[in-house]
Formats: sequence, C-alpha cells, structure tokens
Amino acid sequence: MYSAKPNARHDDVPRLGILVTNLGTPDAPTTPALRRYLAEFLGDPRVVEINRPLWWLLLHGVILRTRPRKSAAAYREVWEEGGSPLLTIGQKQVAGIKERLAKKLKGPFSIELAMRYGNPSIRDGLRKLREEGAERILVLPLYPQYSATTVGSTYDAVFDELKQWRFIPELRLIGQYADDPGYIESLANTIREHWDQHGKAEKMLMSFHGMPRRYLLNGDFYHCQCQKTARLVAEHLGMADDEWQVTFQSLFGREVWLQPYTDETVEALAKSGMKKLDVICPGFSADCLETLEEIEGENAEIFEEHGGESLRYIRALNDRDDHLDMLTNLVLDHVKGWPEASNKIKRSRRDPKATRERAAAMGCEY
Ligand SMILES: C=CC1=C(C)c2cc3[nH]c(cc4nc(cc5[nH]c(cc1n2)c(C)c5CCC(=O)O)C(CCC(=O)O)=C4C)c(C)c3C=C
Ligand SMILES: [Fe+2]
Ligand SMILES: [Fe+2]
Repeated sequence: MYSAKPNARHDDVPRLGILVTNLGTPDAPTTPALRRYLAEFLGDPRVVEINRPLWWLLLHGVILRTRPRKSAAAYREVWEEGGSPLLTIGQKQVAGIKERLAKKLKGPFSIELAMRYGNPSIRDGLRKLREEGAERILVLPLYPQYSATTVGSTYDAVFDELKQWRFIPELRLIGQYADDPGYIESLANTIREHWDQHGKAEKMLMSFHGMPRRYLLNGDFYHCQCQKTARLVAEHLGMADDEWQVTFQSLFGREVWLQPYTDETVEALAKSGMKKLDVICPGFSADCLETLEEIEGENAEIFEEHGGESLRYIRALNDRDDHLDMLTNLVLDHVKGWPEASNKIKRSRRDPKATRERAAAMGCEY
C-alpha cells in the first residue's frame, strides 16, 4: 500500500519543499549510540563496496564491537551543548537559508534539514515536507563535491522513501557545486580573513575527506572535483604552486585511499623544518568530527610532535553570511522554471461548492 499525506485536502496549496541534507551524526557521544549510527553508515553498500556477506560478518563480528567505543570518545571531544557540531551547524544553516529565501521566493515554501544516517532522517524530512503541502521538492546535499558514497547515497535514501508514496512530488537534485563561483569566493574570503588575522603560513593544505582509490578507478570522479575546487581557490587568491597542496584525510580500513594522505603530509612537512602550516577542509560544509577532532586536534599534534610550531585550522564555511548567500543562490538557480504561485491561482478560480459536492459524491473528504 502506498502512503499519502495524512488528512489530505483537495484545496491544499501546493508548496515548494527544500530538503537540505548532510551526512549525519550519532544521537549522543556514547558507545550504544555510536554502534547504531555506525551500523547504519557502514552498512550502506555505497559507502563500503565489497562482498556483502563478507562485509556483514566483518562489520558485526569485529568493527561494531570495537570502533563504537573509540569513536564515542572522539565525539565527546567535539560535542556541544546542543549536540554534535554537524547537527547544530546544519540547523543554523537551514535557518539562514530559510530567512534569505523568504525574501526572494514569491510562492510558499518549506525547508527541512535531514541527515543521511541517524536523525533527523531523510524519511522524516520528506514526510514533513509532504505534510506541509510540498508538491515539488528540491534536494540539496551539503557536499560541494559529488561522490557516490555521499551524494549518490543520499539520492538512494530519497528514492527509497518516495517510491513508497502515492503522490510522488516533482523532484530536483543538486549533485555538486565544486566550482560554483560563490563557493570559491567564500573559501577565498575565509582564507583571506585568516591571513589578515594570523599572517600567511609557509604552506596551506587543502584537505578533503578520502575514499578508497578503487572507487575513483571505477568512475567516481570526486577526486577530480576536489582538485578543481582547490585549483580555483588557489587561482582566486593568486597563490603560487608551491604555496598549497591537496591532501586526503579520514582513512578507514586497510585499502589504499586517495593520496597523498593528510596526516603523512603534515608529518613530512614538520620533519622538513616547516614551522607554520595552514589547513582548510573545503569539502566539509560544516565543521564536524573529521575537521575538529582529526585536523584541529590530531593533525595539529602530529605537526608539533615532529618539530612544527603551529598548525592553524581554518574553520569550515558553516553559517558564514557569504556561504548562506551562496547556498540560497544555488537553491534559487535550481528552482527556476518551477511555477511559484500559479497553481494557487488556478485552484482559487474553481467553483469550490461544485468541487466539494463532486468530491462528497465519491466519498472523499474535501
Ligand atoms: C568507510 C568508509 C568511508 C567513506 C568511503 C567515507 C566517505 C566520506 N565521508 C564524508 C564525510 C564525513 N564522514 C564523517 C565521518 C565518518 N566517515 C567514515 C567512513 C567513511 N567515510 C566514518 C566511519 C565516520 C564516523 C566517524 C568515525 O567513526 O571515525 C563525517 C563526520 C560526521 C560527524 O558526525 O561529525 C563527515 C562529514 C565524505 C565527504 C566522504 C566522501 C567523499
Ligand atoms: Fe566519512
Ligand atoms: Fe576521522
């Protein structure tokens, strides 16, 4: 049985729905919450693409017995009063985009934050949009670079939910914005502000989340989009080739991942005598465990342990005004051609009494 909007009425005003998504985060920095979260995340075949039965045994037999405790301790280091940074920042981002859209969109719209894993879920976000009357939905995954492991998997979750609906909304998906001029400019702005405050370091690493190299060889061009973002930022800032470098972080498992690795590069640069190093993570639209604990925490320690003086982590774009302006413009570009209030006008021209009588004759509550 396909599901429908509860208490659907024939005179509902159709709205535009915007679902802003990110990866997701555990509900609490505890071992049981991490076990639930990692089981969902690492059980996703888009994320770990190996033989399913073998992976299931390894995941449930080994990884979920050991990693949740370790990961919970790491999450405790970054946890805030309102929850995980990825979630609290996501809430601020959505509130900021909503405020901006309210000034620019003529028709009614609703916007919801949803997470690919954990809460608030994509299923709940889509259902909320449906309850609010959304008949057209735009999905904006907050990943600037497309990867099947992130954006592709988000689409899977959207399709899995929508295929159970009776009325399937018109759907648009934003796949990537790796070379969007507003995004590049926001990154350049935040770097310039950092330089104004702290001066330039000897080098800047642009560190992106990694993935197994095999995925690139099988056609996931995330790597190329990361390179493009980094090149455009460097060009925008007029940086010489030896002033910056792309690296990949957050390795998981024993396979070869995209290289060079951030931690190995940080260590090598410190050993080579470098004293000041800037690191930015352009692929993370919000600060999270991978930036705060891994880069600002672990990698800064690695740098200092091997002779460096200070690794200065440049925060993610988070809820900066230029970032929220850029994301709002991205939404506006992608809803072009979708009529704003025309359906409302059409419906109001109908004879409500006659429509109600016809509906009642069919046993339908109008
Ligand atoms: C197992 C393989 C993983 C792949 C492939 C992967 C790709 C990938 N991830 C992000 C963004 C984020 N990942 C985050 C956390 C995280 N990532 C993995 C594993 C893979 N990611 C794990 C196991 C974890 C959980 C933490 C841990 O136990 O170490 C996060 C942070 C979430 C948070 O709550 O703060 C983000 C964001 C991208 C962009 C990407 C591929 C391009
Ligand atoms: Fe990840
Ligand atoms: Fe990590």
